[in-house]
Amino acid sequence: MTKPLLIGNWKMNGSLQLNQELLHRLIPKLQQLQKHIDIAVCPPSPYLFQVCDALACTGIVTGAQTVSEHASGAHTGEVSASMLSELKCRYALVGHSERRLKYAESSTAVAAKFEAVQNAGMMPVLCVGETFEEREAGQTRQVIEQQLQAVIDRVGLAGFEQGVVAYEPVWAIGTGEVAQALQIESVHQAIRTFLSSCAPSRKEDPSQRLRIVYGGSVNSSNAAEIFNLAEVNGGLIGGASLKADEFIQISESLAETVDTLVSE
Ligand SMILES: O=C[C@H](O)COP(=O)(O)O
Repeated sequence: MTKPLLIGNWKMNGSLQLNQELLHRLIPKLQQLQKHIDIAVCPPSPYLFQVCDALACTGIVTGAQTVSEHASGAHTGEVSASMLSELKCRYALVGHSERRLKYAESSTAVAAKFEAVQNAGMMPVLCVGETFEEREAGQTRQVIEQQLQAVIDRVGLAGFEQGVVAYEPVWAIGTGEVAQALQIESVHQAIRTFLSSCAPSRKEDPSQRLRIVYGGSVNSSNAAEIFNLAEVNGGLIGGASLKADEFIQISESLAETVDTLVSE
């Protein structure tokens, strides 16, 4: 079984000192959980070097919050996948809704980023999710299928063999409003079903091995319920990943689901 994955997305928060203090508290605790789960943290890009350095040899890995779809050249302000790879980043988020909505990243651009990350030997984490209006209009599946299809069009279905999908309903991000268990299960299942339906044969179907993580107002109080859902293979944590105790408890909740599976 593939290990569940927990990602802390620090968004645009932190400082050299705050990062150091946070990592100092996280590392010893999180290292104990690695037998059961994979853990990554995604700091803002100026701190990638600091975090990669602090996490070297700990087993906890670093991810980037975004990446350029271009390999190099005149793209002021952008960071390429090969630069991230050189720093030993393992993951890169692509298509986070804050990038799609605030910085007008199209699904086509997101797919190009997905490809760039894979070409650099890293694992893309494709974020998908619907806005409140889209859910109200009954368009959740359609929106997410379009987001997935853009990646299939770019790299083929096989691209999901070396990738992660993060389902993040936009209306649940940073709002304290968590999606209900049934809503989460149903969308995660729909993602698998859609990818499976695109596969020409069972052998070429990446959907069952694919890690689909949930993000949106996860905290230490609701983590266990979410992570115990059969279709959820981990979490993408925003605000709560900035608090050491919270992130440790969330990590423990995820690790406990593996313990439960092993002992069943
Ligand atoms: O990347 C993380 C997600 O956007 C979730 O953020 P949040 O946990 O603050 O709601």
